[in-house]
Amino acid sequence: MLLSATRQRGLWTSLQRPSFLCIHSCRIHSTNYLWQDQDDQRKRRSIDYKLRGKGRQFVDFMRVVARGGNGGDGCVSFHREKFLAKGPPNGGNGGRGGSVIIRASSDETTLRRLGRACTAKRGENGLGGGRHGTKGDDLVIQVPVGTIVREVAPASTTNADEEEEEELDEREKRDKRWVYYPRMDPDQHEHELASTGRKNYFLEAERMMDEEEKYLKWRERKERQQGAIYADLAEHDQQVIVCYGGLGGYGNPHFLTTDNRSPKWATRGRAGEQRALTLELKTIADIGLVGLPNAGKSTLLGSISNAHPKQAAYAFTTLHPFVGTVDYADQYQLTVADIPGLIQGAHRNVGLGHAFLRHVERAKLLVYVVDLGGDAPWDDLKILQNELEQYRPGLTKRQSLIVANKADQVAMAKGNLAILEEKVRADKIPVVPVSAKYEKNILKLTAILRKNVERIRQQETEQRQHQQQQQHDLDDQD
Ligand SMILES: Nc1nc2c(ncn2[C@@H]2O[C@H](COP(=O)(O)OP(=O)(O)OP(=O)(O)O)[C@@H](O)[C@H]2O)c(=O)[nH]1
Ligand SMILES: [Mg+2]
Repeated sequence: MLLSATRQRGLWTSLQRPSFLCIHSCRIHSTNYLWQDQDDQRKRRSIDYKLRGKGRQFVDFMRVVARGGNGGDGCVSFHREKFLAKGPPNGGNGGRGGSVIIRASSDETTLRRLGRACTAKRGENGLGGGRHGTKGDDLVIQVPVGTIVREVAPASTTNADEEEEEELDEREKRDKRWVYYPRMDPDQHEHELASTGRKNYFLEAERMMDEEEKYLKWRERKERQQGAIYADLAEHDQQVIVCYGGLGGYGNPHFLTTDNRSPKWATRGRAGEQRALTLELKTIADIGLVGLPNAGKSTLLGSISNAHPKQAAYAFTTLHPFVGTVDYADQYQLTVADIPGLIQGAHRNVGLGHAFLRHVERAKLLVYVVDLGGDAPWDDLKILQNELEQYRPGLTKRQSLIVANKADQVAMAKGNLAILEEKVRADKIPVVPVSAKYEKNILKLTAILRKNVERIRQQETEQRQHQQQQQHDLDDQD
């Protein structure tokens, strides 16, 4: 129960869990080793504190409540001038509230800087002399490229608003909608007019606004029926408007009719849209490195790309994904994502869990990094494949490659490599022996990576063209 709740809260929370902090051993495949030092409270607390700091640097899942700015209020005002005692109404309309926009930016790498509640600016109120209020500023939320924006429970906010509105009494409802000229009291006004038998223009304006409200609610319902917001911001500058700002209120000239020459009321701005959203960052890289802790993933990334991830001889050195770029002499580029180590049982939230696999989920090519200096690299491979399948069934069907690292450890490496190649022959996964630390066979590896990625890119383009052609043919038939 505790584990599943923690898992739901995502990687950030799991990083704070003290349980995995007592890891000293480099290569332990037992599922319960993480809990062995549970009693050592003091040590646990100090490392927990350090990790909280590190964990906070990278956030890849966030729940956000976004709200468009409210519209500005309309203004009730009349033209006043010397020798013109009763001028026409000239109150300005309120400005529209700002919208909330989520935009992908290649300068961002984490969702850490986002607030839980994001509200755009409200529109300015209208002013006398026919001056309309200015529009509120949009709130642009910058997120890393690869962020997926999803709306949660689309209908809930409208229902809450409606319920709240039902609780208000008649007078409060009116005050929420109208702005009055000084000394204008709608109830008194109604009473006076009823006694003199004159027509009540305020009631007429109220009916007009009821109609408009009904139409806007119908339109909102219709828009929501079209489906919840879902956007995959996969390119720089790609954006999605998640909440529109509320409309500004009408100034009193809006209610001017041939019969009523001095309307003493204006409307308030409407509330901006509100939506609960989840933002999930799924790194977009051509190649994803997966391996057990200490297999040498970060060392490999450091040797083939421009990235400098931390490398050390203890498990879980890497706590959050790293993306490096491999530059070729002809300016061709590949991106490679290094993620924290996976261990057996990661799908049960052992170690750092397996939530960070979302960062290799979209990789074109999966690279299994295994340690040739270990006892049984083929078992490591099985563990990795099992964990990937547990995370997303079918993920191991993705094009893949095995990098047999630490080939410099001659005593074990030669024999292990032969057995490993034998074991994966049936799966037809190529094995490339390298030594990331001493940069041996790295050029060959980068060439193989490029060849594979180019081929996959080519296949994807052909597939896309084929789909477009099919769509085109269907359209022509229609
Ligand atoms: N001998 C030898 N040691 C290596 C090689 N590659 C990496 N190492 C060492 O293995 C240890 C772990 O390397 P990392 O790159 O931090 O391993 P990792 O897979 O990123 O580990 P985590 O981030 O904990 O998952 C370091 O001490 C490296 O120096 C290699 O080719 N040969
Ligand atoms: Mg690492």
